[in-house]
Amino acid sequence: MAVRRPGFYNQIMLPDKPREECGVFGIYAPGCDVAKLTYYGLYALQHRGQESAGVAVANGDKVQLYKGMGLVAEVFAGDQLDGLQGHLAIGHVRYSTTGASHPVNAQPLLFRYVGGMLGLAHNGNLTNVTELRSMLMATGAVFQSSTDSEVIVNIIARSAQNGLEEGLVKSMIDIKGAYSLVIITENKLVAVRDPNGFRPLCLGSLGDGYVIASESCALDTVGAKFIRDLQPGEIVVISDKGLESIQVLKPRKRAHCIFEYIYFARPDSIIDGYNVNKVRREMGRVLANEYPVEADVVIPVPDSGTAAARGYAEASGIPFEEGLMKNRYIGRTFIQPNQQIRDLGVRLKLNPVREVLNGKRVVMVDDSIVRGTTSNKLVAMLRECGVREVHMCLSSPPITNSCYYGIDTSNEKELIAAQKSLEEIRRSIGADGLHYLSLEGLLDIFGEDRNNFCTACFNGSYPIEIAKPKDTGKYSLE
Ligand SMILES: O=P(O)(O)OC[C@H]1O[C@H](OP(=O)(O)OP(=O)(O)O)[C@H](O)[C@@H]1O
Ligand SMILES: NC(=O)CC[C@H](N)C(=O)O
Ligand SMILES: [Mg+2]
Repeated sequence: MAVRRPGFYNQIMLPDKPREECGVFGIYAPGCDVAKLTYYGLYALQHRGQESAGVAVANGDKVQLYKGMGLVAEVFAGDQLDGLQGHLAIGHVRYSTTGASHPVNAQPLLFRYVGGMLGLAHNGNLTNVTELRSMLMATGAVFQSSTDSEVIVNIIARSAQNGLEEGLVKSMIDIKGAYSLVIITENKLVAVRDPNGFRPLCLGSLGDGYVIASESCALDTVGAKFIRDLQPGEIVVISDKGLESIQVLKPRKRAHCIFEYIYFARPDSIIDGYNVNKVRREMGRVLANEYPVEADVVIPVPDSGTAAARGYAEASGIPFEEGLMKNRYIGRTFIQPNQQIRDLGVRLKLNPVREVLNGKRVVMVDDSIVRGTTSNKLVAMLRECGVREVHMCLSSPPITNSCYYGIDTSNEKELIAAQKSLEEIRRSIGADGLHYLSLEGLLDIFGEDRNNFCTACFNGSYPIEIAKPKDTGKYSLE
C-alpha cells in the first residue's frame, strides 16, 4: 500500500490506500447526455483513483466544469450533472502523484487560452516537471495548483498560437514522462498518449460518436464499441469534421506499465491487446509451474489475487477455495494512515473462512507485496484458523524500485523487497514458503511483445531517465 503525503485532505479523509493512479474519460456524441455517460464511464474507472472526480462538458460555445473531492457518486450526489449540457465531455478520477490530494488539484483543469477554453484530464506523471515549472515561472507563468498536469496545460497553451493541434505537437517534444490525456475545447475532444505509451488509453465508437477511456471496461459500461488502443505518440482529434489521427513522434520503445496487468486495471479490460483477466490467470499458471508445492487448497487474496489463484489451482490441480471474504463495502472509511489503522484495515477488509482453512496446507495467492502489511496480517489470521502450512505466492516479481510514471508506490525505504532478502521477507511475514513470479516468467506470457513493457519497479530499468527526488523518493511541487 502507498504512503500518503501529508495534506489537508489526507488527514481528514484518506486511508492508507491501494496503489492506484488516475482514470480519464472523454466522449463526443451529439444527441446523447454526455455528462451522464461520462459519470458512468468514471464510475467504471473508479478503481483507478478515489481522491477526487470531475466532469467538463462543452456545447460549442463554452465549457462548463464540476469537480470535487471524493468518489464519483459522492461528488455528483445531487443534481450537478443536470447543469452540464452539451455534446462533448471529459472526466477524471484522481489518485495524486504530483501535488497533494486537495480540491485545487482536482481534475479536469479548465483554463482560457489563446484559442478559447481548454480543459484537461491527465493520467500519468511527468519526469521533468520541476524543470518545466521553473522555466515557466521564470517567464512569468502563474499556477493555481501544484500538479504536473497544470504544467502540461501551460506548455500546450504557449505553443498554440496557430491552433491546438500544433500546440500539442510542439509540447510533446518538451514534456517528458507518462501522460495519457483527454482535452476538451468548446467544440473538440482531443486524446493524447505519450510516445512510450506508459499509461493505457483506448478509443471506442458510440453511434456516430466516439469515446476515449483509460480502460476498455469504461467503453463497455457506456455501451460503446472498442475500436483500438491509441498508439504511443498519437494524438486523436474528434470534432464535427470526424476523427483525425496525428502520429506526432515516431513511437519510442514501447513501455506499457506491466503493473496494469498485475494489479491496477480491471480484469474485464483489454489493454494493448491483452485481456487483463487472462494475463492474470496465466501468471498463476506460471507461478504454479515455477513453485509447485504439496498443499490442500489454493486461496486468493481478493480481489486482485483471484484470477492468478485460479490459474495456480488449474495448473497445480489443487482445489481452489474462497478462504478469505472481502467486505464489499469497505471504502474510504479510515481516518489516519498510521500503522495501527493499517493493521486494522486488513481485518476490516478481509476475514478468513475457518471452515475452509482449518487443518489445511494452504497456498495463498496475492498479486504483490509492497510493505508486507497485508501478507503479514493474513498469514497470522490463517494460523489463528488452524492452518498447518501457509505458502505465500505472488503473481509479480519483488517490487524493489519506486515508480515515477504515475503510480504512487511507496518510496524505496518502505518497499520490503528493497530492504530485505527473500528469506527475511518470508520470516517477517511468518509464512512457511514464499515465492514471487519471476520476471522472465511474467514476460514470457507476452511472447513477442515481451520487450514492450516498463518493468522499472522490478529491475530499476527506467525507460525515461529520472532524477530521483532526494528525501521522499517522490516528486512534489508543494
Ligand atoms: O504489502 P502491502 O503494503 O500490504 O501491499 C500489498 C497489497 O496491496 C494491494 O491490495 P490492496 O489492499 O491495496 O487493494 P485490493 O483490495 O484492491 O487488492 C495488493 O493487492 C496487496 O494485497
Ligand atoms: N495518478 C495519476 O495519473 C495522477 C495524474 C497527475 N500526475 C496528478 O497527480 O494529478
Ligand atoms: Mg490486495
